[in-house]
Amino acid sequence: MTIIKICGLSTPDTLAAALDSGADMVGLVFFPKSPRCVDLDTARFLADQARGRAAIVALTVDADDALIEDIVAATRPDLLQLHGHETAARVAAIKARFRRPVMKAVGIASAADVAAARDLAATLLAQADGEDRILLDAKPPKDAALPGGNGLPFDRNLVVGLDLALPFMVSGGLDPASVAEAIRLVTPWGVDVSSGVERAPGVKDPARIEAFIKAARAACDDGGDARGKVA
Ligand SMILES: O=C(O)c1ccccc1NCC(=O)[C@H](O)[C@H](O)COP(=O)(O)O
Repeated sequence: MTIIKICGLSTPDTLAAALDSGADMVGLVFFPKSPRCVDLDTARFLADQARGRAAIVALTVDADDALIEDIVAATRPDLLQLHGHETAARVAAIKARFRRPVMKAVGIASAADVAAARDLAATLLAQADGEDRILLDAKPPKDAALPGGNGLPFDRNLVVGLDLALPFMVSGGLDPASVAEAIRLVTPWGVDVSSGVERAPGVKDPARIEAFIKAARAACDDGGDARGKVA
């Protein structure tokens, strides 16, 4: 089964759409410049709504320990998504302090970036027991306000047949029309979407969330996730 993550949820009704449609993971964004950013009270409420139905993912960008501490206390996340320039050492420090698995985002635009993802996966595997994840995303355009969530794809051919030491998700510009092809081509452990299920930046669309999850599940049923990675 391919794991499906809907990222950047910020309201109870759109979160309900993701949960009712069968999302495996739901992402809360804690980056002030993002139109999807949630404050701690909203995040606590949404996390309570999601708990037990989907894994809760807290997304930060080069956050300091104080902010992560507040986020962890409010949401008790299952996974910390690190979407900035966190080094392997910083990732290790976050894991040691907060005792949660992480998913580290890696921007992909070249074979060298894929090699960097491979190295990072091996390093994370050596540090822990294989609980961590890698997220392969598009690199943001120069001068972009956001390091992710820009709705831009990367060349999936760079990662066809990729085998990392850790399970990885593919993201970047996915939508209900493109997710099946990405699953068939790359057979990732999971797929992640934000912009592609929105009607405007930061405004999730319940119908598009449902369509995305249906399309991804249909691709799995067609054998698109033939690698059968662990959930
Ligand atoms: O979504 C944001 O606003 C955001 C802000 C800062 C860092 C990352 C952010 N989003 C990451 C994601 O939503 C996904 O993990 C991924 O980048 C896919 O985004 P999209 O291309 O919009 O589907």
